[in-house]
Amino acid sequence: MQRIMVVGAGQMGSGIAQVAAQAGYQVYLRDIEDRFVQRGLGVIEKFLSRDVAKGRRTEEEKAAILGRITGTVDLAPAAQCDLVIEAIVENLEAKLALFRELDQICPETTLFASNTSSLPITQLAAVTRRPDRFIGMHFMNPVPVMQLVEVIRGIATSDETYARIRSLAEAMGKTPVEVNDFPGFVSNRVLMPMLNEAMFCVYEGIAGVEEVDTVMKLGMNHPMGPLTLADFIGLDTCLSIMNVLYEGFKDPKYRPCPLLVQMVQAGYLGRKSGRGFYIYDENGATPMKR
Ligand SMILES: CC(=O)CC(=O)SCCNC(=O)CCNC(=O)[C@H](O)C(C)(C)COP(=O)(O)OP(=O)(O)OC[C@H]1O[C@@H](n2cnc3c(N)ncnc32)[C@H](O)[C@@H]1OP(=O)(O)O
Ligand SMILES: NC(=O)C1=CN([C@@H]2O[C@H](COP(=O)(O)OP(=O)(O)OC[C@H]3O[C@@H](n4cnc5c(N)ncnc54)[C@H](O)[C@@H]3O)[C@@H](O)[C@H]2O)C=CC1
Repeated sequence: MQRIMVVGAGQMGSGIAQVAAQAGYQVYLRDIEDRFVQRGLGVIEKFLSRDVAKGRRTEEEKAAILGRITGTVDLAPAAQCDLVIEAIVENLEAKLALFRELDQICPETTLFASNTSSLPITQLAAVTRRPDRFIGMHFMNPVPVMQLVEVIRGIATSDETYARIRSLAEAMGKTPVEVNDFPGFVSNRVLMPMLNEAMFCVYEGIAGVEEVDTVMKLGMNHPMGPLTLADFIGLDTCLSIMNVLYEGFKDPKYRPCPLLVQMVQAGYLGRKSGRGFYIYDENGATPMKR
């Protein structure tokens, strides 16, 4: 494997492009508008500069990594890639449309991976002519820091595809864990109901935002409180995942908290929109009042 296209230059796509380039691969980073591509490249530049400032990398290494990443709004270079990793918004229709288009552009040998947090890998694979060469490659946020890649096998994923993606994750310095394709996989089946429950604590007036976070940080040694983490993940992504769990299992225990639904309707998407359970501005993070 030599060339990888990452589609979606948001918080996950930019991180995936960075770790792929750090591992020596040539990377295309594609988004729908150039300003999103530039934003993604800017984030990579910032974190590599931090590595240089901390003495973990040289300026030359940073330049070489950046030199391996080509930003683009064009999907056509996917035809020259051995693997396409999709990291666009968590929306089934958008992902299906993208994979249909990629399937037309890419030779049959190209592997497809989705970084989806919860959508069925089997269903995404089924709109392509290569369900055996289709897999879930679920990185954790922030990608350059977190050790795990959850590797999700769809019903038709071949052993060879799995072996190649497992090796790639290891080459990127990550630890792959194999799971099967059921709603939320393992990571979000376990994590997201906890975040949703923290939201219910605020919604029902049991405690304030900061208090809920402090309980989990100091009481359970979590690095971030659940509401800080939900803001970090993106509330739109959290809601999409809860809906996939709710609809996938038809079990009311996965109902999304009405406060989460309302906040997403208001455009309060967390850190990326400047407001979620906290307001992010020059004063830092101020908890929302309820
Ligand atoms: C929703 C899904 O489908 C799946 C998911 O991803 S769920 C989310 C999974 N992620 C988590 O649970 C993250 C929980 N939080 C944490 O582990 C930590 O708070 C954290 C690693 C994000 C930050 O750590 P911290 O100690 O609080 O802050 P900070 O000191 O600023 O950062 C620690 C290091 O991470 C680095 N870092 C933070 N954010 C980064 C980013 N976006 N990209 C690259 N590096 C980053 C910092 O540069 C810093 O490194 P150095 O100090 O060595 O330079
Ligand atoms: N945020 C998180 O903590 C995690 C998210 N994920 C998953 O990763 C994916 C991306 O999430 P984020 O990076 O957080 O979202 P984001 O909102 O930061 O970025 C999404 C990007 O995709 C772009 N995009 C939308 N349609 C596109 C298309 N057709 N072609 C190219 N680009 C397109 C958008 O312009 C945007 O830049 C989602 O599937 C999400 O569920 C997975 C693990 C963790």
